[in-house]
Amino acid sequence: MSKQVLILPGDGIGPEIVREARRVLEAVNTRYSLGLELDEALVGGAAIDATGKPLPDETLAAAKAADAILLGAVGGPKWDTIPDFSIRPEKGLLGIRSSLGLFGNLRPAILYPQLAHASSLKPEVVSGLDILIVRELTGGIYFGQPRGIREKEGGIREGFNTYVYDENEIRRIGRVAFEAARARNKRLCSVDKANVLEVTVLWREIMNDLAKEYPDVELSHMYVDNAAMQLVRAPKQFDVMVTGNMFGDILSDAAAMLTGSIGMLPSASLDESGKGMYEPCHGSAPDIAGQGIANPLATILSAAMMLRYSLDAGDAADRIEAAVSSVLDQNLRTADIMSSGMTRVSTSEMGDAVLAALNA
Ligand SMILES: NC(=O)c1ccc[n+]([C@@H]2O[C@H](COP(=O)([O-])OP(=O)(O)OC[C@H]3O[C@@H](n4cnc5c(N)ncnc54)[C@H](O)[C@@H]3O)[C@@H](O)[C@H]2O)c1
Ligand SMILES: CC(C)[C@H](C(=O)O)[C@@H](O)C(=O)O
Ligand SMILES: [Mg+2]
Repeated sequence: MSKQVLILPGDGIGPEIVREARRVLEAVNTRYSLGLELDEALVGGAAIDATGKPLPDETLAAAKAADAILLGAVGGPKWDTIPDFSIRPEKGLLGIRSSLGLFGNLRPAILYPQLAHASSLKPEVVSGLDILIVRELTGGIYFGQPRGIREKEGGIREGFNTYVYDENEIRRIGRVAFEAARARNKRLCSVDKANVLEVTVLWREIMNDLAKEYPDVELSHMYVDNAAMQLVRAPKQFDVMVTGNMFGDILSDAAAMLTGSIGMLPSASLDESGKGMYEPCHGSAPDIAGQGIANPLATILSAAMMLRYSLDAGDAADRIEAAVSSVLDQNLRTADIMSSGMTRVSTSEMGDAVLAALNA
């Protein structure tokens, strides 16, 4: 039976990195007879330019109909000054996450041993690093109402957002995290700001409740400011971290750097049934877009996660991950993970090398 994969290249380096991931998907599709049908649609700035909307109706319909989605990245300075804030590339991405109910965001930060020297942290601090950040993706301050910019008395403008989670939203992301911890090293750290924010007082209470159902998982709590510090001080103390939308956004970029580069961190965004969208954690990198130097590995590794979690093709996923490890063994590096003695390659040369390793 065929399976539909919707590819959303997006903006900036998005099309460049997705091109390489698509070639990898096509290769495993043939090798493992996966029956994948790949289709592409517009999202973000590219969609604004073509249709006036960051998430055109056709794209949303195709996303809903697909078995899985692979996204590059959206956004860029070209669209940052559109006065109507609802017409921003990022709204396209947020719209898909929310419309498809993709609340469970898995961001694994794994250090490939070959990259121990590419990390900005000392090799002994990061070697063997393997942590999973579970980020709530469809609630919290990103989506809370009311929000906006309004005028107070005296004509003073104020911006406002609402940080809100109900207990059901907390419980369902908590379950994702406890289950993930159970399948790993059975340690879960819930990150909050319960010393200041009531919404996270409730978050902590629900996590403690859930812990009773998972006696095999050791639950701890940490304030987000400390968590940011601990991630760069001693990241290997963590196994699974669970947190809300905004804290997860910030902590996952910090965790990405532990792996050598933000260009290495893949992600999965899943609904209740395991359907998902897969994307690198990084953005559209306008500073390097069009130069052919972006690292495509986070996107290629996101495609592997897609095969494993949504397309029942774990063997193909394993093969892609092994191919990535093999190109690193061959000392091939894009600029972001370059270090002395290595061979610098372009985006497409990195794609070529992964394909060659896949077929070897
Ligand atoms: N999921 C997404 O689509 C997503 C995520 C984050 C940011 N954004 C958007 O991207 C735009 C730029 O945001 P930003 O600059 O804050 O973050 P960014 O992640 O795009 O870039 C941060 C830095 O990391 C580098 N970088 C990122 N990905 C890389 C890769 N694959 N290879 C090599 N280097 C890479 C960039 O060159 C830049 O120096 C904004 O419009 C933002 O809203 C989109
Ligand atoms: C582009 C933006 C909306 C997005 C987010 O904040 O979730 C990005 O930073 C991410 O990490 O996926
Ligand atoms: Mg982010």
